[in-house]
Amino acid sequence: MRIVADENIPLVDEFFSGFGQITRLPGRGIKPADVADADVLLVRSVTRVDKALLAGSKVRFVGTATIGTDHLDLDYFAEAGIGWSSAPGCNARGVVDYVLGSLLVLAEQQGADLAGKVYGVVGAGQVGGRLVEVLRNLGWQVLVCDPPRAAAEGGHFVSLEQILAECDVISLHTPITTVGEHPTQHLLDAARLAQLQPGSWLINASRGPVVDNQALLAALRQRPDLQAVLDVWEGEPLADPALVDLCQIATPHIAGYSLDGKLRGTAQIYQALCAHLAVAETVQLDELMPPSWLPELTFNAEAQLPWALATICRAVYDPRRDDADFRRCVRGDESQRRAAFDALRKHYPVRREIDGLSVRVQGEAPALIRQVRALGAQLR
Ligand SMILES: NC(=O)C1=CN([C@@H]2O[C@H](COP(=O)(O)OP(=O)(O)OC[C@H]3O[C@@H](n4cnc5c(N)ncnc54)[C@H](O)[C@@H]3O)[C@@H](O)[C@H]2O)C=CC1
Ligand SMILES: O=C(O)C(=O)[C@H](O)COP(=O)(O)O
Repeated sequence: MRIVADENIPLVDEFFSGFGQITRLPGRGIKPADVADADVLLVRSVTRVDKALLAGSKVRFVGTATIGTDHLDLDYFAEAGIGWSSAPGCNARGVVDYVLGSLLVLAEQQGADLAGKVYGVVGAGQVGGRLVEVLRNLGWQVLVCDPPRAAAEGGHFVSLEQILAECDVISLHTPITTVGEHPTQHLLDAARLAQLQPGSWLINASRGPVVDNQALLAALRQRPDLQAVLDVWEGEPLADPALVDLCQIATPHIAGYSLDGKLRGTAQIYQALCAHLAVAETVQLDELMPPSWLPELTFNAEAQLPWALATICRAVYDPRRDDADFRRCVRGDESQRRAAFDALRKHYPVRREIDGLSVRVQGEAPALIRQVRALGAQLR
């Protein structure tokens, strides 16, 4: 069996060498000739996999080590009888850690009390659902907008209009879609951006085109009270330097880039290929995942809750390093900026998820213990 894999998928040899010969290629450059003799294609989000790439090839299974599937032409796969799998939820916790880290930076910059804000989560699947759980467990007020889930399940969902009217912080976690009953392309367009409350914070770690970037740029120019955190951009790997300048936090699509999430992504497409071929799994992620090296933190019972929250989240992920690296790279001509965006992602420093961090609380401190549990850290 021949396997063509994006060179940025970790542990490809460990998981897939038992199936046959592996060729590793830069994901953005994979061409029809590269996959013509391949049986299996393993990609990340930067490879568009469609008829133009696969027609005439031997590929019978496509795995993407990502949550998002917008780069795959699933209708064509069905038509051509090509099996496929994504990695649902693989890096969801990494995105939640990114949002928490960003909230702390904004709170510090604005002198704001996070506990007093009203949060709006748009899209409550693997990522948004976990974020809602963390925020609610912290005791914070959260409104959730997810029309597909509202239609299927009923329950306590609100409209996007209510989110825009009532929330201080809005975090977007939908897929990017252009068809169907609830398309998300430019879900936040000029009209909706105009409805943001004074002083709102907007976080987008979903896909760039969920927000109309030109409209956001215009809104940020007119309203310095708005604070934007963008991890994803229309036209990636290019990002509009003017928009980057006006964001409080700007990063190159790395919200989900925890080591844990990336390795889980590889494991999930391995498991899917085993199921597709009806063979037993012989490689286990547990044996390959390095133990977490996040520190153990100790608090005494008198620790102030906002300070403890900030200390815990910062020990896991502080977006300011990624923001600073990215800002240095949005200068230069287009080809330099494209290359810099991809280089930051390819050489991304290793980051671990919050459940690898353990916290010791000395003395009676039920509120602090609740907070540690809400964040997902381990309580010792
Ligand atoms: N920045 C990054 O590094 C990462 C970005 N992502 C992006 O985040 C997206 C969400 O990931 P998951 O939560 O795992 O996906 P998911 O499929 O589990 O959840 C998406 C949710 O959005 C809801 N939704 C769909 N259309 C909507 C609309 N018009 N308004 C409100 N809600 C809507 C769906 O009903 C679903 O509950 C992915 O599709 C991917 O594009 C995912 C991982 C990392
Ligand atoms: O999982 C997803 O969906 C993501 O957005 C990934 O974090 C994207 O990572 P790459 O596949 O672009 O490396």
